[in-house]
Amino acid sequence: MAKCLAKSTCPLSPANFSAKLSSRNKLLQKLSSSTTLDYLTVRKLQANSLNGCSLRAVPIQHGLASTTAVTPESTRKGSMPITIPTGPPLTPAEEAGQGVFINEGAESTVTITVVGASGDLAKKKIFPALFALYYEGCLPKHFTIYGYARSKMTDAELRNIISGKLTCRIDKSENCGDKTEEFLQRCFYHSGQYKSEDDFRELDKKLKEHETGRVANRLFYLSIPPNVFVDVARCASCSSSSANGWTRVIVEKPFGRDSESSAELTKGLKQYLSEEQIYRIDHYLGKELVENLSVLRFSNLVFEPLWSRQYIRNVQLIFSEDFGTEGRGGYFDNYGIIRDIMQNHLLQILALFAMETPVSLDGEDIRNEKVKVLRSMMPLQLENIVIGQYKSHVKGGVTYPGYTDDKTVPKNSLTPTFAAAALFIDNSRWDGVPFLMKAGKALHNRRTEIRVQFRHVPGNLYKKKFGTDLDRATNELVIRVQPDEAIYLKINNKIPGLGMRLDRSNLNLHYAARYSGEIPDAYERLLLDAIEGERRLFIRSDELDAAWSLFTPMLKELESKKVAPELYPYGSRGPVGAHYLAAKYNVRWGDTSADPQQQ
Ligand SMILES: NC(=O)C1=CN([C@@H]2O[C@H](COP(=O)(O)OP(=O)(O)OC[C@H]3O[C@@H](n4cnc5c(N)ncnc54)[C@H](OP(=O)(O)O)[C@@H]3O)[C@@H](O)[C@H]2O)C=CC1
Ligand SMILES: O=C1O[C@H](COP(=O)(O)O)[C@@H](O)[C@H](O)[C@H]1O
Repeated sequence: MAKCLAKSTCPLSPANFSAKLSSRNKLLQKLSSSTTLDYLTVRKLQANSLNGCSLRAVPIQHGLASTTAVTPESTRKGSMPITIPTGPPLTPAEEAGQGVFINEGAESTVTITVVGASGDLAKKKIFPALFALYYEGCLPKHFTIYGYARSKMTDAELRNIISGKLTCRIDKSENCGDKTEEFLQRCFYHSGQYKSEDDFRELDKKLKEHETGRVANRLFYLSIPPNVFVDVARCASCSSSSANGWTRVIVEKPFGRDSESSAELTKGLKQYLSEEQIYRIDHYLGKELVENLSVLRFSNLVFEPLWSRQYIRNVQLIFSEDFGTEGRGGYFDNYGIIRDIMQNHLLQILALFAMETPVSLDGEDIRNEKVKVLRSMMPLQLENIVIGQYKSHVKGGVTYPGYTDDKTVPKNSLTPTFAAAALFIDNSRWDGVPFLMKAGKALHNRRTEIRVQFRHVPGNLYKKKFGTDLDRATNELVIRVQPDEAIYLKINNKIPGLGMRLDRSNLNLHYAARYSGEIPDAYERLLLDAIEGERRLFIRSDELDAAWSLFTPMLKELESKKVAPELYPYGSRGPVGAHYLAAKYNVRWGDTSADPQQQ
C-alpha cells in the first residue's frame, strides 16, 4: 500500500536507516517470540515514523505487523528492501497510554468483501463456498460478509439472490435451515463504483460498525473483470484497509493475457499492495486431487523413486468440458483455451508434478520449487501445438451451436477452443520426457486427469503374451481430478485359471467408495487459506512471470501468423491433429480408448 501510507522524505543516510531498522527488528523479534505482547510497546514501534522514511505495509499477524521498509536509496539501487514491522500512526488514545493487550488469544474479526457480488462467479462459487465454511464451523467466530458492486441492491435482495445457491452438505445436512438463516444474517451489501475511493470510504464506515473495536482483518475478493482490478486495489487499500489488522486481496484470473500485460497488472497492484497481500487464485490448486499430488508422490516409496525420465515415458495433462463457451464468448474470445486453461490450471499441475522435493511444506519453499521447474522448461515451439475450434453439430435431432454462432464472438474468430501441446523440461530429471497437454471445450465428456505412462519392463519375460502392442502393457498411473475423483494404477496380471493368459487391471482408489464425506469445493479450501494467511496454493508473481514467459512467444506467433484452428464437431473428441502431435513423440493419449474399462 505504498501510495497510501508513504511518508514524504527520508533524511537518514542509508547506513543510519539500516541501523535504526536493525535495532527495531531485534526488539520486535524478542517481543514476537513471547505470546503476550505489550500493546503499547508494539504500537509505538510500529508507528515510529523512522524520521519520515517510507514504509510499505502491512499484514498484521497476531497484532504484530511485519512488512517491508523501502528507503529511496534501497529502491534506487534495486537492493532488497529490509523487513521491519510497521503500522499506522498512534491514535490520541494510544499516545495517552490507553493501550490494550493483544496476544494470540485476542479476539479478532474477519470481514470478507466480495467485490463484484452481483456477478456469476460470486453467486455460483464464492458465496456458496463461504457458506460451506460457515456450515463446517471453519469461519472465525466474528465474521461479516459484504457484497460490493455497482448494481443497486438492498441487503435483503443480496440475501435473496445468494440463498438460492446455498446448499448444506448432503452427508451432514443437520440444522440446514437454521444455519442458512444465520449465515444470511451476516451478509450485507454496499453499492459503489469500482474507481471511487469515496464509495470505499463509505464501505469502511460500515465495516467498522461490524468490527466493534476488535482487531479487524479484512479480505477483499476481486470477482470482477480484470480492467478494474487495479482501481479496486487502490480504493480498497487507500480507503478501506484495516487500521489494526491484516488486509488481503484475492485476485481472480485472468492475470493479463501475455508477459507484458501481466507485468503491467502486477506493477499496478503492487503500487497499492505488497506481494504478501496479493492472493492470486488458481482454483485448480484447491482441488482435492491436485492437493493430493504431492502427498502421493512424496509420501509413498513406491512412487517417488520412479518419478523421473528413468521410469516415466510421458506425462499427460488432460482437460475437457462437454459444453461450449455460451454466455462467456465475449470474455473467451479475447483469451482462448491456451490462456484460459493451459497457461494456468494445467501448467500449475505440471509444476507441482515435476518440481524437485521442496525443503519443507512451507508455501515459499513449494513455490520456489515450482518457479525453478517452470524456468527450466524449453520454449514452446509452434510445431508442438495443435489448435482447434468447435463447429455446430446435430445429434439426436438437437443442434449444438458452433463457437462462432455465439453473438458475442466475431464470425471470423480464430480463437482456439481446443489445444494440444508438447512441452519439455530441460533438467536432469525430465530430459526428453514429453509432457503433453490437451484442453478443450464442447468435447464428448467433462474430465480433468493426469496420466503418467511408465516405460516398458526391460527384458519382459511375458512380452510374447502382449502381442505387438507393447505400449499397451506398460503401467499407467491415472489421477482423475474430476469428476468422480480417483487414483488408479494399471497393472498386468494373470487371469485366474490353468492357462497363462494376461489381463490389465486397475488398482483403484475410488474416492466415492473409500470416503463417505463430500469433497469440499476448491474455493472453500482457497478462501480458508487466504483467511488463515496460508499462501501455498496461491500464485506468486515470479511463478506468474515464468508461466507467461513460456507461453507468450508461441501465442504471439500463433496470432501474428493467423494460424487457423482445425474445426471439430461439438461433442466430438477434438481435432485429429492432437493424435499426430502425440504420435510424433511416440505417445498415445491415454483417454482415447473406446472401452471405458481400459481408460
Ligand atoms: N465465472 C466463472 O466461472 C469464472 C470467472 N473467473 C473470473 O472471475 C472474475 C469474475 O467473473 P464473473 O463473475 O463471471 O464476471 P461477471 O462478468 O459476472 O462480472 C462480475 C461483476 O462485475 C461487474 N462488471 C461486469 N462487467 C464490467 C465492466 N466492464 N466494468 C466494470 N464492472 C463490470 C458487474 O457488476 P456490477 O455491474 O453490479 O458492478 C458484474 O456483476 C473475472 O475476472 C473472471 O475472469 C475465473 C474463473 C471462472
Ligand atoms: O477457470 C476456468 O475454469 C473453468 C473450469 O473449472 P472447473 O472447476 O469447473 O473445472 C472453465 O470452465 C473456465 O472456462 C475457466 O475460465
